[in-house]
Amino acid sequence: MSDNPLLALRERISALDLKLLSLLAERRELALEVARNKLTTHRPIRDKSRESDMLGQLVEEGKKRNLDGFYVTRLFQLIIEDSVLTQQALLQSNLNQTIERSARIAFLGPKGSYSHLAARQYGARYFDQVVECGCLKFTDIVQMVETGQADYGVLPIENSSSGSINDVYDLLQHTNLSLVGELTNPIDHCMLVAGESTLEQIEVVYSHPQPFQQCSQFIARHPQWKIEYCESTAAAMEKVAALNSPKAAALGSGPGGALYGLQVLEQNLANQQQNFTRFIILARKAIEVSEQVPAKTTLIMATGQQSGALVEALLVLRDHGIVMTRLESRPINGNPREEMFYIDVQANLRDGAMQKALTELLAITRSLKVLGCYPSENVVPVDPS
Ligand SMILES: O=C(O)C(=O)C[C@]1(C(=O)O)C=C[C@@H](O)C=C1
Repeated sequence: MSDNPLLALRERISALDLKLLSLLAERRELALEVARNKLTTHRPIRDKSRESDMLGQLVEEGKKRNLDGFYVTRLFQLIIEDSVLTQQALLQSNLNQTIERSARIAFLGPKGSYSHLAARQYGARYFDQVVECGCLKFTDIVQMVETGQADYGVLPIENSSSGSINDVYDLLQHTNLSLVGELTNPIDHCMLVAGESTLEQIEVVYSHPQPFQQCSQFIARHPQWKIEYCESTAAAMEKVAALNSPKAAALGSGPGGALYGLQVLEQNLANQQQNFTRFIILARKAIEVSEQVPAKTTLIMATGQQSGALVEALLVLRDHGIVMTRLESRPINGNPREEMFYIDVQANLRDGAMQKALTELLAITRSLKVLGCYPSENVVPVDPS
């Protein structure tokens, strides 16, 4: 134990953190045992009343230890989310006989891009080993999966502040790949520097145009900075790491910056505090979703030009009690007078109601394609009882 009081305390904190890690790993193993039990009992993964009761007890126990309720709730909601997603992955691997322990995953941008982090996160949930295939363009990602050079493709499809990514929607119109997953990640733009620095020392900031747009209010407060655009946030991080100067910073993700040895100088810089990007996962083979797992299905349809055609189609979903979570329209290449509609619904493709709705939609639409049915990765947290 160090003679320096601060170092001695830090050693005790580090030792305690290792114990916490061991407990979290043990809890995850128990979650897997619960999932294996649910394979035989067919109980749904989530038991929200159990979560609510558990959180309530933990908040009370936390108060006895001077831990505030909000902190305890937030911490255990994150732990439970991991438990639910870990269980979902086991049930899905069992149902779809996913025995491969490694996968090649294609994504946009070099290491450290938000897509790279999403690909790593998805891969870690389903596979022991991931071969990372960084691509320059969305079309490269789709092509790598279609030609068998990659097993999965990760594509950003919408951002909460900058909206839908139309190029990806348009790609979905023409590919035979299936949608097999989704991932929604908070996008926390940070100022990243190569070593010790302060905002006052910064003279030039590097990033992709999107982060500058999403952090325009923060940037406007420092008009003296020189703004340098790069092809990706990862390229910006690479540049700042190479410069290794307290005068240079990159605007990007903290975890991405760490891959280049960069430190966070300021974080949470986006104009909108809740800044999320949703990614979709594409594969050559469609998957089935266990009835114990919340499912989403994505459809693409062209309704024809008769008035009210879209309304008729949406009423079919309503009449079968199917909840639509997203509706996006895109022009059809070469046919400016008509549109393609992308619809996300909270339904399992195998549900009877979904099958009936599809039969009726086929009769009233000009074209209809099921892009895929996949587990909903959006684990909505419950509050303490
Ligand atoms: O107890 C269960 O049924 C679990 O699946 C475990 C657990 C947890 O991690 O505590 C996870 C999900 C459920 O909604 C409830 C609790």
